[in-house]
Amino acid sequence: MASQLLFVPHLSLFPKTLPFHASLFSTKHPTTTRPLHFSSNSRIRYLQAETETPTALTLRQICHGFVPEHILHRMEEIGFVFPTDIQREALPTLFTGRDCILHAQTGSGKTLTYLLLIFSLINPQRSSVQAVIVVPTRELGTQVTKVARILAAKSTDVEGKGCTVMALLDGGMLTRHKSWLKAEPPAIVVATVASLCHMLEKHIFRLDSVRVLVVDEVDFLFYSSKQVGSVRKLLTSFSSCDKRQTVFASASIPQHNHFVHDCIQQKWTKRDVVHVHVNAIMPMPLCLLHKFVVCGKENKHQILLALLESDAPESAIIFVGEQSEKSKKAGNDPSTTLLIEFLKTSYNGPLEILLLEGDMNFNSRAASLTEIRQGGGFLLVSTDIAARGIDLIETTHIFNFDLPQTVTDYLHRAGRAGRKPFSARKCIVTNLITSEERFVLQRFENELMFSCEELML
Ligand SMILES: Nc1ncnc2c1ncn2[C@@H]1O[C@H](COP(=O)(O)OP(=O)(O)OP(=O)(O)O)[C@@H](O)[C@H]1O
Repeated sequence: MASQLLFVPHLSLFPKTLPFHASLFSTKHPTTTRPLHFSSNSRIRYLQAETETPTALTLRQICHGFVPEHILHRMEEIGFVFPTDIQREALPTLFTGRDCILHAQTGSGKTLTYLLLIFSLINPQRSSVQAVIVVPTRELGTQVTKVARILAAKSTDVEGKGCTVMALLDGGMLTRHKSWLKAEPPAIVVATVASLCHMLEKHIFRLDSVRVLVVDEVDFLFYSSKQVGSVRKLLTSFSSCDKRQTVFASASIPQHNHFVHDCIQQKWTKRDVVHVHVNAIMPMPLCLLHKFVVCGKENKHQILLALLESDAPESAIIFVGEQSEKSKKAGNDPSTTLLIEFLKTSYNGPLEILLLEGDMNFNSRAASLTEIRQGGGFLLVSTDIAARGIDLIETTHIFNFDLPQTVTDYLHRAGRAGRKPFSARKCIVTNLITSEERFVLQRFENELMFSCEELML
């Protein structure tokens, strides 16, 4: 498949009077029907060197004429003024109606990118579901719903019906949602796969009215979840809808050329789908520093404690491997429980110790994240359930108490720290490994192009 690399020239080469959405960042290619791969590695410059005055396009300028004023106003109130790389590169293309694969580092602002597209398309006066966002976990769904609702919140001086957002998530109250969907359909639905498919199968709502379908963490849903069959079915149903736009997002899309090819073959996207690939050469955010400590299984807990004392994180996530079926059958306690018990008795620092794992019931999972979001520093012990999409901006440290299974898992776990797009602050990822695991970590370093420093305690 042909792949095209777009060179984005220096801003000062172009007249400042150019209408913003028709500027050089516009990725309109009306004559091509081939997929495009736009790839960049921070080559675009924000400032015009010639005059030393800032000429960066603001988010408002990029979205002008597409996104309603009250949304832009809210966006600025929240503090989103300048675009991140993915927002600057993808939004002009998305506003042309083309399907897109948003492929950019963790914490790079993909959520706001697709939400701005959605707000540009929906009509709150229309009583139908017009946008669907599919997410892999309840936690990520709750987070995306919250951002969408914050942006959609209208001040009293804005006339007309507001835009409603429904979270249709596993563990939710589906009966209540059924009545709501029928009586007063929300404009935007954020859903986990099973809940969404249930509603579609029961004909509670239909895809016909949906203008845009977003699949977040698409590679996880395709390659690591049990729901791939349902996702494929959903995409195939959506492919027969008129005026549809499909967006996929993730920080990792393994074999992306193959994925794009599949999307076209299966008609999940239109033929001219655009693969917007930001930081293609450097998938790992540069604000992350990586370290490792070699330790034995018997002193791992103590080493972690020593690291917590010496590093004094503001907030941290400690990732622990899932318990194996064999260990469950043998009646052993999971590593998460053992670690939580150890920390509760040995850690004397100021951070609150919390647990998040898939085996917990939905209420306890929600309670853990609510406590975190209420402020104060936290030490979150978690399995990979917290590795995808979760945006806890206070996190300064990640500890891989157990190494992740795959390089992709490493990327996403590490990316739970360093989530302030324009901050110069460095965050730290520390791996506690046995000497035999050193080669696995080395492989992650090679594939993700980062280097890990050894810590001697
Ligand atoms: N333009 C912006 N200016 C400032 N902050 C932003 C901007 N866009 C997004 N953010 C913030 O950046 C953080 C990361 O954004 P987001 O959660 O969308 O990342 P992501 O690309 O989806 O990451 P992941 O791949 O890990 O899910 C969020 O806290 C968000 O509020």
